[in-house]
Amino acid sequence: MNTQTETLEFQAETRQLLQLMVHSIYSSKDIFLRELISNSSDALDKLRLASYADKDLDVDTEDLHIHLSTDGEQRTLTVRDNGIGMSRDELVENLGTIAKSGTAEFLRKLRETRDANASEELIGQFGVGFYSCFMVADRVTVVSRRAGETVGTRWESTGEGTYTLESVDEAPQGTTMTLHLKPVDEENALHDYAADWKVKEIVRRYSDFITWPIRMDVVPPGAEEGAEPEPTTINSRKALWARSSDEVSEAEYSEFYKHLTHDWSDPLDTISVKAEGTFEYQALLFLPSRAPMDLFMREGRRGLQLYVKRVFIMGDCEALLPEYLRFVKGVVDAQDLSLNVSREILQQDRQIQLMRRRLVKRVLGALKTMMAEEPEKYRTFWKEFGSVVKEGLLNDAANRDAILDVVSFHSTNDAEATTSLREYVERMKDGQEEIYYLTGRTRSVIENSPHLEGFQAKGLEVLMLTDAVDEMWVDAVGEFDGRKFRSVAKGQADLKAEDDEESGDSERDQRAEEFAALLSWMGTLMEDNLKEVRLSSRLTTSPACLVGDEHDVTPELEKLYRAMGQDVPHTKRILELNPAHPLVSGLRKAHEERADDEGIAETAELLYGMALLAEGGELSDPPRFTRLLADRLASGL
Ligand SMILES: Nc1ncnc2c1ncn2[C@@H]1O[C@H](COP(=O)(O)OP(=O)(O)OP(=O)(O)O)[C@@H](O)[C@H]1O
Repeated sequence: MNTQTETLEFQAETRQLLQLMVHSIYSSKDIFLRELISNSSDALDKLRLASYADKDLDVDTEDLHIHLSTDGEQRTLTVRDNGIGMSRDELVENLGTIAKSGTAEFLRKLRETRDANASEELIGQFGVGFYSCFMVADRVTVVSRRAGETVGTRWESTGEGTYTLESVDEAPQGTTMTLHLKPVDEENALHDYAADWKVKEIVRRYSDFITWPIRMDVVPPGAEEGAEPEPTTINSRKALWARSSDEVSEAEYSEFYKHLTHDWSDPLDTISVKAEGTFEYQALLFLPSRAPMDLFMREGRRGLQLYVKRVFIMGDCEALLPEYLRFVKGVVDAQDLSLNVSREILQQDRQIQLMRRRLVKRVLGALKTMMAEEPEKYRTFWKEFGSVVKEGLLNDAANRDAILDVVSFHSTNDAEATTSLREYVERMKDGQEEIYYLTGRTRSVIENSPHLEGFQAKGLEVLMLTDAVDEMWVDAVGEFDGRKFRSVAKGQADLKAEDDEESGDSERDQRAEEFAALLSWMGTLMEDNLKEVRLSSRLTTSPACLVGDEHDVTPELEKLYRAMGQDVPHTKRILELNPAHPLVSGLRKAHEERADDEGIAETAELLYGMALLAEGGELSDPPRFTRLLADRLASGL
């Protein structure tokens, strides 16, 4: 057998991460133990599942547990489990590289961050797992033997660029991790992790609920002097979700959440569900306080953990919640499912469907309560996850009303605060029948959009929708509480109708007549891009704006469809002119007097380009626009 020691290099991303751990900028170092215990607990779960799946597998599942031991003289801490273990290749794969999605993005952000607190937050968000042990150890030795295999492997590293691998004949099943600890440095929160009491304290704080026994050798209380220490279980192993929520402290929930998610910050909200009767189950759900990096990645991790009668069945169980609640973390423990249930079966299982429906209701209910009772918390939630929840308006027709109850938007009503739809409706003016909105990339683009002018002048509130998904759901949903959603950039804005009397009408007719020639000439001039040029009642200060017909696809949505690879026809827009603006009235006059002047056509083109820019759109020929504009400015000097 090859007993030679091989030296391998860490993958570049791993090296960067290790650098951070070795020169740790992170202040809560204790959590390395939670990470190691979580990994061991997963390894025990995996072994049990593997032995269910393959009855002939030659593995020992008799006494699955985690064992911790310390050596004060050698200054070591050892974490051992008799779980699934890792083969040589798995060691290379798991402890030499980082396969997690979002790694590159994470490291880029980290490099750009100078502030230690912000780095800490980022690391927490990413969850560095095993590598966190290099915060407290200057050398780590891992001996592992994959269950069912005969030979084990020793992995060792100081965390500085390379690691070594060596075969070992006599390795127990599972994984033993030995941390050669750095000297104690209380000032930097580097505690004495070779002290039993410290280790016990950390286990109780962070890992008490782990369902597997975590043992340490302890001299039994009251034993004679010199008595041998005995393996003693130091965690209570109580499944948190099975306990009544008034028995469990917030800190306990929080630690459990961190164990589940590897998030280093507390959850925003905890939802405990107990269903009794014919189909019994318990669930413990968490709303994170921050969006994970993989929230919008196709391969991002999602789903809950599924247990059957306290036995872990699978992680990342996507069947339990719809896609638009993918940020919800937690555990579901069902009484009557088969232990052999597979992912495919789950998708169709009737009980799972019922459970899923109930969980969705509970989450949306919790959000509604949060919105009413803890507005600050709700704001945090909405900032992080609002755009994901709104996906539900497209995909979950059955819960559409419940979702509409918890959405909120920026609006012209307030420079900062967002509004719910209910609040908007309550503020609607007498005679206002529709809910006005405008979509755009950012609040400031929308705020400065010419489309808003007329509405603001009339004191009509407009919702500002800035998420890409908004373009889609408003059309699909259509109305709230019997009131239609109406884009202020679509259709005819009948703003004058409210208070302008008949005199207004005749004035309008007269204007229409005056401008008719200009409008039809401009329409022909720009017929490739425009389907109509007309006078506007929505403008007060800008000369022009672009709008669409009521059912037209907006340019943003058109772009979005194209990005998704769909072939959509180009929708022509409508150019609306403000007859009261000197540029527009001047153009009319100039056109009347010298219709053939090329300069007039260029001014009309500039007017169109300005309207396009004002709504945050893109010019089709920016150099030409700039040249025309520069000529025009120069001639005015
Ligand atoms: N005690 C162990 N027994 C078996 N495999 C382990 C053990 N510890 C770690 N591993 C393997 O190494 C992998 C990497 O572990 P690491 O803690 O770095 O990240 P992770 O646990 O996958 O990610 P996260 O911490 O975000 O869940 C694990 O996914 C697992 O496959």
